Amino acid sequence: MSLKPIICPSLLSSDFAFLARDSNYMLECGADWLHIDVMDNHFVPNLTLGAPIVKSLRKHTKGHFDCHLMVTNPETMIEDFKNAGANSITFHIEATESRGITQKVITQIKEAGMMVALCVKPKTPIEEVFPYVDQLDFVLIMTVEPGFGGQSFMKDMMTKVKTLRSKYPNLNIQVDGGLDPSTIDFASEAGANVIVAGSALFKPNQDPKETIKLFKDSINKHSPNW
Ligand SMILES: O=C(CO)[C@@H](O)[C@H](O)COP(=O)(O)O
Ligand SMILES: [Fe+2]
Repeated sequence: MSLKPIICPSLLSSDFAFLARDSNYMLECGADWLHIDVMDNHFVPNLTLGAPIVKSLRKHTKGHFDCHLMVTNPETMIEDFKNAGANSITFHIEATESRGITQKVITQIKEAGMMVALCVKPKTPIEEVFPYVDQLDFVLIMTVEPGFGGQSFMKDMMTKVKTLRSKYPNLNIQVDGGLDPSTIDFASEAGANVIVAGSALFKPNQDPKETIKLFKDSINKHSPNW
């Protein structure tokens, strides 16, 4: 099976006053999913948006909402995000594993009818997700410390991507943080096919259509060698 590139603009870098306009513009430029960073100012030191704003946005776009929950208690938000129109929910294994509820939250998301993914922060070994991978739609490997856009890509995270890719050739692997035209080849060569990018796509004087194409070309070029 060959995996297709999935490009996910991070709305964290959009103009929050014009979320719908910016979301639809990215879809017109060839984006596949809309990446929505949910931060609770507890799991990460930043506060962004929650289900009510996602619900409002849903009235103005048909895009796939790829919700990245950087929150301490993801289990309390699943129903609200489902009702808001979320399509996939990614939660951090660091938020659930120590409480023994990772499996419960995966099941909760699947039963709500959404795609489900687990995410690992840079210091978390990728092996921690192995027991759950067979039930997941994708795995997110952070390539920055979660909390903010515009940080530098952590190239050493590619070891994790390679490990996961060699064990799971058919898995969608997402990377998030610092992806741009100068770093995409490291990610696609290592085996990532789902790319989150905020600043690289929303920066002024950039052509997001061109950048999205460049990302897809890079993945299509490297995926036959995975
Ligand atoms: O989850 C996060 C940050 O925690 C990301 O989704 C960022 O929003 C990506 O932004 P760039 O690094 O591409 O600017
Ligand atoms: Fe994210």
